[in-house]
Amino acid sequence: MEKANSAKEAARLIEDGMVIGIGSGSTVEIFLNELGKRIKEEELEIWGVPSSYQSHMLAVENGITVTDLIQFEELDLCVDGADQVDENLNCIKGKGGALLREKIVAQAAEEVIIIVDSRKIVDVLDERVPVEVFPFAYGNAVKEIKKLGGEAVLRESDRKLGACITDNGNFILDVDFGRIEDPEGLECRINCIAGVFENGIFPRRLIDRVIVGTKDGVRVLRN
Ligand SMILES: O=C[C@H](O)[C@H](O)[C@H](O)COP(=O)(O)O
Repeated sequence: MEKANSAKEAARLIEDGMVIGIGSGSTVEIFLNELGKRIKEEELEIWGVPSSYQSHMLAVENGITVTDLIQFEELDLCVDGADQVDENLNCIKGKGGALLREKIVAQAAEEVIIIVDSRKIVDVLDERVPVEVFPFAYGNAVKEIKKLGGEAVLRESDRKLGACITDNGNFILDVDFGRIEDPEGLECRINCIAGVFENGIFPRRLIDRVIVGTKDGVRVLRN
């Protein structure tokens, strides 16, 4: 499986004593399980700041000492998945609703590594952009996003009635902007809307390396 190849490669890069930012999603789950095997076999001591309850629980199960950005203001490395990546290393993230804390741990890290399979690489980003919004700001945020050329849809939960609520107690809007020619500019414009906490555009300035899983191994894109 392609994503397993990228996740395993990232797990090989972790060194004893590192403090890492831990992204979220199914590729990160494979990464954590692989890292867990190394922690056990090589008796490594790894500290991690998880970006969701999902990765928090997986980190604990795999022997990572969970910590936070109060204890450490800088992280050695951050490993995370993505929903789409262009050839310049701009990414869209947040299908799992974890984008707010993911962007915080990415910014806190000295190096950010994204792990994906080859189907996620595109010429120009065009995936819907998740936007985490304070519920009180919902209607105004939809209107302001329209002014930026986006059609916003409230993400609904498939397990309960109504809105999908993030780990931080907020709504997620999934926004169709069509082709995104200026990811960095759009990222900033969305974040200027009152009540928006963060959005899923992770521009190239945040990303150092993308490990793309292929059928036979990996291909590495560097910034
Ligand atoms: O909120 C979710 C995250 O941004 C994930 O990292 C992203 O959706 C990729 O997830 P997966 O590895 O499951 O495709």
